Amino acid sequence: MITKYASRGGFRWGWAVGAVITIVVAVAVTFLQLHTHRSKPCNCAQDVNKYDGIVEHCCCDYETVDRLNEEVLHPLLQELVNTAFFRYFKVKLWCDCPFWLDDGMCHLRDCSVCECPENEFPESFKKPPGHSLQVDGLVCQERKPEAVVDHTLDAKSFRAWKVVDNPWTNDDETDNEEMTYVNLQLNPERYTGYTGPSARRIWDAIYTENCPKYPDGEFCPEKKILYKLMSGLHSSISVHIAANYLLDEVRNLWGRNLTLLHDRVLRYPDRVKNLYFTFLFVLRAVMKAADYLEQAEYDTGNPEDDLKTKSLMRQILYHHKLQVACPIPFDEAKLWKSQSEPGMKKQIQNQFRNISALMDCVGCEKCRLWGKLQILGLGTALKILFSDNDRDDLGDTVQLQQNEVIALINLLHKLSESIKFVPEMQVIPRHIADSSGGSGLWRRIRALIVKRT
Ligand SMILES: Cc1cc2nc3c(=O)[nH]c(=O)nc-3n(C[C@H](O)[C@H](O)[C@H](O)COP(=O)(O)OP(=O)(O)OC[C@H]3O[C@@H](n4cnc5c(N)ncnc54)[C@H](O)[C@@H]3O)c2cc1C
Repeated sequence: MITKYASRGGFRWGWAVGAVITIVVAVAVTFLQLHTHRSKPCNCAQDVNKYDGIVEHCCCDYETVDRLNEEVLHPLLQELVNTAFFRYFKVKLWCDCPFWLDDGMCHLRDCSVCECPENEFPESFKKPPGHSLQVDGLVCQERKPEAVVDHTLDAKSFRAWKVVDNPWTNDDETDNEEMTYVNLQLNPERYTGYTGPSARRIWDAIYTENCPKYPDGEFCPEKKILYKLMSGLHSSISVHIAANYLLDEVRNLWGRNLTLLHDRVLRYPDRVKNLYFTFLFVLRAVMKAADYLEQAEYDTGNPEDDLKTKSLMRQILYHHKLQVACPIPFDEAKLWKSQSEPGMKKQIQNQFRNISALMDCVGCEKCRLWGKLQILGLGTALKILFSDNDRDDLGDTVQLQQNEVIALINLLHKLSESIKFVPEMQVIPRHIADSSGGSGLWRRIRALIVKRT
């Protein structure tokens, strides 16, 4: 007995000493890292707390948005985009830029898209036998067997969905032979190495030619909307690049790049505000289309998964907390009251169509995929909110296609993810997250906060 207790006590004592030594070493290493790393001082604390009050042109405040996103929207959207219905996006990935010759600048294999093998996406998404448009020999550049391109298109699955074109976007969204299905889960939005003049040219064309930033004195909110939406989307893309960045190409080490996050987004309060604006704008579109989205057919041939899709959709659309705290995230009924309305709406629509066409000039396949999806999502939100209808009743005025709904929900999820990432990423001191070297112990500590993919 005595020996037993003595040995237990010895074990506890040894364990405690070990734990203390580990903690002391970890603190010492952290201290050294903090004081030897030569990155810019972190302004994260100020960055987080800068935003309060109502989001400009919207009807909810920043704090409420953060809370609702954290507690309600992000967890539900995360599950929803994983369902079979929302996982597969139909897209034309060919790069046939109508404005200039493609000067693709993407060098990383992470730039290329893994498309779906035939047996992977839902049967009901496919055309009946004999109508298959499968193209042989198209293999994903990553050479994974499951990455063979499947160009099969579906007629049956769209039976409950109207085939109508979206006046806000350039691509012909009706079925055609150039479309291919992509599994979005295999192609996360993240750093691809797409940079330099090619990428810059697209953003320049968007901001200078298609949605100029109006001076602060500009009174007309309609004119500002396009710029705010594009800037918010741009912020979200940058946040995703920073959240999932290739820190070390040789070791294929992925993690967070807080310097990039700070330099491209947090340093500019307007860009963060525009991210919140875009999120609320898209959320309002989803809520306005609630009846339509609730009754839509989510048919992938897997009844269990389809029921889950319907249930998650309903939870998002009618969530009690959302209805109480932020029932009308953005009030589109206040817009388009002035005399010049018809002309202005047409002009903005043309500008957005140009932006949509610019997506064919994006010289990196994966960026093009997410660019097209998110622009179609925004175009769908614009179509829902700016069609001629009552504030609360969409009636029969708006018909959505399956692909538009997939794009709309995936866009909302991406924006929700960005809003969640921003404060989350700032909890980790920037010089820790950015660092890719260090001692063995340090690497083990960092492995807890940096994920490897
Ligand atoms: C449609 C599209 C999708 C892309 N997707 C990806 C991707 O998935 N992964 C990837 O690694 N790269 C992607 N890129 C490239 C990426 O967006 C950047 O262009 C690239 O990383 C180079 O960044 P940069 O520092 O030159 O600044 P950029 O982000 O290219 O910005 C260019 C200029 O736009 C202005 N600007 C920047 N942010 C904002 C904002 N939020 N609001 C208003 N103005 C702003 C600034 O003046 C800035 O100098 C994409 C590009 C495009 C056009």
